[in-house]
Amino acid sequence: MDHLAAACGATNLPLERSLRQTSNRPAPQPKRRRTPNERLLQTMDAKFLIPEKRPKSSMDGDGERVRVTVRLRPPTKAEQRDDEGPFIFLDTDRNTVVLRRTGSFEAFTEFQFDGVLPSGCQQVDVYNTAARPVVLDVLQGYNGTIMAYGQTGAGKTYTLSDKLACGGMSVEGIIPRSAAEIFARAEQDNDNEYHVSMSYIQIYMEQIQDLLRPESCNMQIREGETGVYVSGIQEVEVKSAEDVMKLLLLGDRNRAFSFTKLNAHSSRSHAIVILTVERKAKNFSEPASEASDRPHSGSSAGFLEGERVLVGKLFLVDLAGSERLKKSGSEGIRASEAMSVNLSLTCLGKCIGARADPNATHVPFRDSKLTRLLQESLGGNAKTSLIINIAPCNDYLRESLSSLSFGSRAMKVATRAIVNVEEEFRVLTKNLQDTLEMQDERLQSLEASILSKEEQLVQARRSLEERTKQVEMLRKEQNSFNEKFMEQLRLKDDHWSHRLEIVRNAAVDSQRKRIRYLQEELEKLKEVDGQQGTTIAVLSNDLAKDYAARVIQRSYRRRYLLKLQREKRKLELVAGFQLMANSAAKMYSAMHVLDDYFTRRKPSDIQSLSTLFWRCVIP
Ligand SMILES: Nc1ncnc2c1ncn2[C@@H]1O[C@H](COP(=O)(O)OP(=O)(O)OP(=O)(O)O)[C@@H](O)[C@H]1O
Repeated sequence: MDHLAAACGATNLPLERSLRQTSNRPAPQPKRRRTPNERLLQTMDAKFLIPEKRPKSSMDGDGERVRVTVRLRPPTKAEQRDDEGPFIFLDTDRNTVVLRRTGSFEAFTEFQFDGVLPSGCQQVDVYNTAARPVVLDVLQGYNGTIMAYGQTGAGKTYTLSDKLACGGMSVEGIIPRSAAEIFARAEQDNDNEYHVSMSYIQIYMEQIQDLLRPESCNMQIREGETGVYVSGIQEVEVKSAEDVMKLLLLGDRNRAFSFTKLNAHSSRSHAIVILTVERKAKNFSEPASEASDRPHSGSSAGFLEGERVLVGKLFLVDLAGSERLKKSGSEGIRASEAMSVNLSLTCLGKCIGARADPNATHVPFRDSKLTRLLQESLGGNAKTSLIINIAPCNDYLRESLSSLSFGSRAMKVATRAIVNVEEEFRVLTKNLQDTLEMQDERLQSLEASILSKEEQLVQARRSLEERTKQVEMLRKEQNSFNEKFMEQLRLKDDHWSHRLEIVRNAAVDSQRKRIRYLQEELEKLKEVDGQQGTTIAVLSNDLAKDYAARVIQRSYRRRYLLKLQREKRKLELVAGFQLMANSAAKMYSAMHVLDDYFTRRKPSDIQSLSTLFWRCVIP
């Protein structure tokens, strides 16, 4: 780490002391309270204090190129168990990385970079080495890009935007530190006034989405006088590093992250934070000759026309990591995301390759949204710092080798950054143009929606007309049906009245017939009645006769009965006399028997004697 300490040594001077040195004022300045941004700077790291002058970097002057720093991530617990020994060796003095590859034979590959940061390095070291020079250039009106590249899980997001709670603020990675530096410098610059704005976008599955206004997705890239830009991008004015952090957190909530086997919180999109720093002199005084030569055309927003403004844009790019589907185990939408990321990274590699090759005639910037958007950062009007993040374990050796080769190629990419000086009216015009463009886009979308509404209205009207026609037709049909129905009814009515007449006549006829028949029957009955009267009279006469005869018969019978009863009694008396005579005869014979018995005295006849006796006694 000695080289780092040396590199940062020049930056260790306290801010106020360095300011005092530049101001050449004999008397010490009265003590003043530190601003929140300064306090923030101090809480971050003592090394992080602003030097009087930025040390000259390899990016200064002619022959500028992309500056590449390698950062090795510390091993995770699982990686620490890797007992095959180290595979990546960092020589911080020579800024080299050596990769040991094992296989059928052992091979070593050496790469040299602008900076090499071992796993034990601090965030501040990374900032000072890879980011700070670019941030300082942005404050001077240059465009700057700080880009983290590497396989998934190598530590890109950690390097750029890792946040650490610190007195209610989050500061750690390059983004918070850059913001803090910009605002601290702006506050201490008494000669200039600054205007800083922030945008935050992501490229997800080849679609640009505004992370500060997530409803704006699939935004278009346009090309203007100052280079490529995203049309309709939300630019939020920021007044402190805290504002930047708030927006960063807000955007992160809308950014696509997900769990993969290789990283529990893996970025599925490329994210770009854009900090635009506008700087202009506070006491601008136009040379008298120029002012008198030029006709006064009025001032806009309180500034004189022609006032110069330095506009520096800082692009902080957190690339999504390349990922092997076999290793990450991504499936479905995760696999599509990974493929989209890999494709755009391949395109980035091709653009870097083409830029690095002096004989290349074509750079395929337009093959992906990422390269199109970073066109200026890849060898155009920008100071670019590339951070190659690598993981320490053997498993990722192939990916690390690929990342290091990418970084090595990127070092050959020349850049040609110029200070972006805009005149105030041009800045205003540009702002107005931006606003106009935004308004245009809104107008277009409104027009589109009005058009679609109008189309809907026309369609609704058409369908209304059709309905009205249908209703009219239905009404006509109904009328004709009603008429037909009435006609039918009338016809039916006639038919039924006719039928009714027939039926009624038939009924009357049959009634008449029946009455006639009944009358005839009545006549007959009367006749019969007369005949029966006669018959009854005859019969009653006969009956009377019969009755008299019967009465006579009855008295005759009674007398006859009496006679018969007398006869019967007589007969009964005769029978009684006969019975008595029989008994007497039997008695007589019994007496003979008895006499015989007594005469002959035959005891054997006793039995027959008693029987005989009783026959005589009881007839
Ligand atoms: N230098 C470091 N020190 C400590 N932890 C680190 C460091 N770099 C990365 N990590 C940790 O490693 C894990 C992966 O890091 P990070 O999410 O930054 O990877 P990444 O390259 O952005 O991955 P992806 O491309 O999938 O988004 C995180 O848990 C992070 O905190």
